[in-house]
Amino acid sequence: MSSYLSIENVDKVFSRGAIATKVLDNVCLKVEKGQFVSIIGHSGCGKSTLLNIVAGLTNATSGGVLLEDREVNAPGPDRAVVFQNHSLLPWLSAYDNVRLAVDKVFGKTTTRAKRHEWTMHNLDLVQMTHAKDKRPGEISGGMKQRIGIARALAMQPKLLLLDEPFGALDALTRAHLQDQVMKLQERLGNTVMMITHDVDEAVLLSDRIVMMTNGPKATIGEVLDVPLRRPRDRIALAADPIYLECRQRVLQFLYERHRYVEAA
Ligand SMILES: Nc1ncnc2c1ncn2[C@@H]1O[C@H](COP(=O)(O)OP(=O)(O)OP(=O)(O)O)[C@@H](O)[C@H]1O
Repeated sequence: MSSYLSIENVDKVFSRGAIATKVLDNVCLKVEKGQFVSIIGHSGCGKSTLLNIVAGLTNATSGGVLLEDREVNAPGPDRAVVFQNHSLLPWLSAYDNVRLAVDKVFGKTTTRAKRHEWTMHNLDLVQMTHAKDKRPGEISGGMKQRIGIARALAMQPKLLLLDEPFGALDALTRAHLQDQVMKLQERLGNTVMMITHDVDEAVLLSDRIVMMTNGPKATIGEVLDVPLRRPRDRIALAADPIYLECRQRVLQFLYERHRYVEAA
């Protein structure tokens, strides 16, 4: 049986002048519908490059990506991306930022009234209806990320791609937003691929953690299943032996077997 998302033998070479660097080497990964998968690895190993290939923003040099058996070779609304630094349009309100995406995806198939309702529904999912008329410059970093998530969810993508979505936030906002994303995932059952540097975040949120070796020629070193039941509670998990074991496995991979070496 074929998988929902299939990353097949992906290589990526970046060339500058006569110098070619193979960043990704034979990356293979299968993700089932509804799974939350995190990609973790040291800085510069190629996580964003891999996510960009899945998003269709970058082409693989060889190999490819199939989503529901269709080849990905360009960006599309079936794959919504949330970046570390919000990518909202600064001149539009929170509502209009979400509405723009809703109109783009559903403009030809649903009425204005339904699109308004859907926009409000998605703002409500991330608890942002109170700030719907504010522009990005008038709200906090965490609020901006929540609008970015609402915009992505509103597109009803087959795949939600999160590129360090909490990376620029302070620890408390980050924890709050992680909890919200976890609740949304339990409620909506999205298929998610998230890039992170944070071991605790990976264990807390994921069904599977994909650990990448260091670049160049980075590849998937190990995939860890996280058999923690949902709903998950960060306080209770802090002393859970399965949580601690998963955390330990990722830490060992990153800091013992694939230690980060600073480029000269
Ligand atoms: N467009 C590009 N042209 C040339 N080299 C690139 C390009 N994009 C990325 N690279 C290189 O590819 C490697 C992987 O970069 P990438 O951003 O995918 O890593 P990462 O694991 O996401 O890093 P970080 O965790 O620091 O964000 C790096 O050495 C980077 O310099």
